[in-house]
Amino acid sequence: METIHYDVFVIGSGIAGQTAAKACTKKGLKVAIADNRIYGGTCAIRGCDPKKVLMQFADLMQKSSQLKDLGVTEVPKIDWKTVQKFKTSFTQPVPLATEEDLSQLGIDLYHQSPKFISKNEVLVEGKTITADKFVIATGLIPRPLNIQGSNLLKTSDALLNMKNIPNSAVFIGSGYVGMEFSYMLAAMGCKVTLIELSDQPLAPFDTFLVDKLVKVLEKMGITFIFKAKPLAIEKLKKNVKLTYEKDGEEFTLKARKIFNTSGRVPAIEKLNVEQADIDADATGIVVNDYMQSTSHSHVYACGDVSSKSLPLTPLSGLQGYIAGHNIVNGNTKTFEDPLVPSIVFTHPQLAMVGYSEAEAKSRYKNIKVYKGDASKWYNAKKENAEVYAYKILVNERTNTIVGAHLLSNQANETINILTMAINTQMTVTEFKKQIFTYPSYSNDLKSMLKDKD
Ligand SMILES: Cc1cc2nc3c(=O)[nH]c(=O)nc-3n(C[C@H](O)[C@H](O)[C@H](O)COP(=O)(O)OP(=O)(O)OC[C@H]3O[C@@H](n4cnc5c(N)ncnc54)[C@H](O)[C@@H]3O)c2cc1C
Ligand SMILES: NC(=O)c1ccc[n+]([C@@H]2O[C@H](COP(=O)([O-])OP(=O)(O)OC[C@H]3O[C@@H](n4cnc5c(N)ncnc54)[C@H](O)[C@@H]3O)[C@@H](O)[C@H]2O)c1
Repeated sequence: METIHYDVFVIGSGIAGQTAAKACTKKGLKVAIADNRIYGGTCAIRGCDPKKVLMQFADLMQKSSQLKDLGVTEVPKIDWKTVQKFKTSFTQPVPLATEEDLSQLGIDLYHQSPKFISKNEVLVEGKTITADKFVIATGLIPRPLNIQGSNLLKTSDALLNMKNIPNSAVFIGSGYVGMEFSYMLAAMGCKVTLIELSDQPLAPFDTFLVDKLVKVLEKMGITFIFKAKPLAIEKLKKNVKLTYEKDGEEFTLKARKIFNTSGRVPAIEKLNVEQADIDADATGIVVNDYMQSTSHSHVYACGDVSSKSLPLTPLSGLQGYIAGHNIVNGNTKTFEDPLVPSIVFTHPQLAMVGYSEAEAKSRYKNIKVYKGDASKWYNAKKENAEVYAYKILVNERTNTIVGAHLLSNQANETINILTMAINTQMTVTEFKKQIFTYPSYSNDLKSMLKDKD
């Protein structure tokens, strides 16, 4: 069998793998990448980017419904086939463009899952590959639900490629993916039910705001069933049936489609990492701050599959850069848990950055909570939006923001302003001195930090 040697062998062509590979190639190392799906990774092909193309049509529907009878006489009709065509114009070019880009940089490309056969060797496409360094950047895959009929479940890949909006749908799991897509389908006229194991959706987010978001989504027609455990799926003639348990009793639900949105797990099963004694657990490939495997110094892991990641695109890119840099220069850069804003793209959007109220109160002696309902403020009223709310946490000793939580139509943008304020340790006094545009959601941030007389 042919044996090929590389300086660096990268597994996974998402943002993390590409970034690491490019950093190594730039310094003249001989690099290869293997991917067992089309090249380009989740964000560009099966995640953030196509999702936001589709989602804007749901937002348009939602905004039009809010302004119905205030000038909008009819909510627009959406031609989903054309929407899908538009979305495909973003995703279709990605694999070829990625392969061309990587090839031009001199990177060899493989199209199969490699398998470790020892700590320095993998098998791929019938070849034995040896490498000085390996980078594992395989991301996450949907959590398998081990229940009867689970083969009938659809994932976010199917949601992004739906040819038509189904009449009805059930989502199992109300995290980011479940909430965003149930909002999208409901806005497009689908009857949506969400089944969740725990007693609330979006566990990391502030309950004051999550409760308000749930109420808006319920008004849109979404049914939430909490503390419910899915048991089995069955195919009917046109529909699919879910049996679930709640409070010790069994119930059933029928819908055209049932989606598994119960979370995502590290994509490591196919790699045979145990054969190479690479430490891995439920959080992924276990790495130190250099993004280096805790079991072998010649193995690095980055992006969603690493044990250090919050699975978000900006962090995957950063970790890919750190892994590549450390391979080329020796371990000189560490991943230092940057402040990461996070957003749920519903309408209104839910965003957070920094500490939750409980975390802030446990870390600092005096936390001032600026919390309120802003639905009577001009920005919400002009859009006839029912909900607009916030919670901002300030360390009284330093007068700096340590956590911010927003529920608003512009939260994806305004949370970045608060991220900068936290990162630069800007005092609340300094923050309120800034002049922002008017009227704008950014300007409202200053009003949120107003002390009650
Ligand atoms: C529906 C959805 C929406 C999302 N929306 C957002 C968002 O709005 N904002 C945000 O910041 N993040 C979002 N994310 C998360 C974001 O997509 C990921 O954090 C990011 O893409 C991770 O990049 P990565 O390079 O670590 O992994 P990936 O992009 O997943 O790349 C991993 C690559 O490895 C390959 N691979 C897997 N197993 C093997 C194997 N055995 N052999 C070879 N190759 C393999 C895969 O095919 C893939 O190409 C979303 C995710 C999903 C699923
Ligand atoms: N806007 C964004 O930035 C964005 C969007 C999508 C995904 N992502 C990333 O992808 C990651 C994965 O998102 P996700 O939504 O797949 O997972 P998640 O972990 O956010 O949510 C999964 C939900 O499913 C529930 N659940 C688990 N098992 C269940 C079961 N058997 N029955 C019913 N409910 C069950 C969990 O309690 C949880 O609420 C996120 O952590 C996020 O980092 C980000």
